[in-house]
Amino acid sequence: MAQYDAILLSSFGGPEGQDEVIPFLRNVTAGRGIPDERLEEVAHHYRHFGGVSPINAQNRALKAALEAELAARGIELPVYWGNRNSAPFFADTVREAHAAGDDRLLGLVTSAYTSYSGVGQYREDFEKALADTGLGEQMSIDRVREFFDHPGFVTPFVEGVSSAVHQLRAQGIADEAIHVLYVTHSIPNTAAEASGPSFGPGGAYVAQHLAVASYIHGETAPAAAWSLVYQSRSGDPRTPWLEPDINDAIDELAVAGLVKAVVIVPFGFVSDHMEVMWDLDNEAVATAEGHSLIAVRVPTPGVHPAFVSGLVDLVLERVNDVPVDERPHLTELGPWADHERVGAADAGNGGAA
Ligand SMILES: CC1=C(CCC(=O)O)c2cc3nc(cc4[nH]c(cc5[nH]c(cc1n2)c(C)c5CCC(=O)O)c(CCC(=O)O)c4C)C(CCC(=O)O)=C3C
Ligand SMILES: [Fe+2]
Repeated sequence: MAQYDAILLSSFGGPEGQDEVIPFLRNVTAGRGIPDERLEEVAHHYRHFGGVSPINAQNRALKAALEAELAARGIELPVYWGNRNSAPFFADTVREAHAAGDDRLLGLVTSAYTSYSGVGQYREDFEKALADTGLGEQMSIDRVREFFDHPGFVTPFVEGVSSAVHQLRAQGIADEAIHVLYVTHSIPNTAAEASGPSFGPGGAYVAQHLAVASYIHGETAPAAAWSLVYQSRSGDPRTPWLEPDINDAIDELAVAGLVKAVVIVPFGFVSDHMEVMWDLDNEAVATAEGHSLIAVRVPTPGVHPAFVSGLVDLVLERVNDVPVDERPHLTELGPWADHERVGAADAGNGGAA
């Protein structure tokens, strides 16, 4: 049995008022040379919604749902919540956990796939939080594996694509006239490759997305065409990022003239945050409607019961040291491996055994 004192729900963060937008964006882009025009453009997305991203409210709801699920299963692990780019920052959360006597943390990160943003950067966040608080000797932070192909994450998308396709069929649209766009966050090509070079040019990041999209599609609408497309690129326009952009893909489908409807599946994300609300519900849907295509956007997992209970299963597989070959996974890429511990080497795993 691995010994944990608490769960550390770990997320990206977002602003919750107009005065928090620029500090948030500065944190997000620190040192990475996002052009000012892009920052202004992104600030505008937040400003349009009163400076409020829904992501923190979604994480509060997820924390409450996890607490309820843990209580229902009789598991006594408190849930702390920390962010990378907005309060509550990891250092404050770690201090709070330590003050309560909870030193051995199991990180539950709201990123499903392997990338620097979703993995390496959280590791750095945890290292920095322990260094900044001086608690690295006493505290340790493990991390639950990437859950891109865990049933808890995939099931809500299978339901969502199924119901979108049923809705379109009910409107008299044949599957052959539907194109399903599986959309995720674009990242630089070099970052994709670095996510797992043995997986080819797109690295583990693209391989994981292709495997999950193909699984969801096989379960829902095999007679419809599908593709993997990208959203929310930023950075220097001369730097190659993963393509095609969802809007370009919709333009091409419209030119080809074979489809009447697109189903937009934001399967790169766990909740309907700003990247979904703006880049998909606003821009991509407008692109589709500009071509007189019907667009249906599928929900992200949010607090879907399958997702919440899947996250608790992922915690329990670490608590109970479930052997790798018994861990649930829906694609042949999984189950993804666990990551190295951050912090005190002798805490947690085995330490108390
Ligand atoms: C892979 C990935 C995920 C998924 C995994 C994960 O969840 O981590 C993700 C999530 C998110 N990205 C988000 C927001 C932003 N991402 C940006 C910029 C960037 N993202 C990148 C990658 C990813 N991002 C990259 C390579 C950049 C370029 C600059 C950099 O190297 O950082 C920028 C800067 C401006 C711009 O868009 O150019 C913003 C504002 C929000 C919050 C939304 C809200 O507020 O509701 C969330 C959940
Ligand atoms: Fe991002």
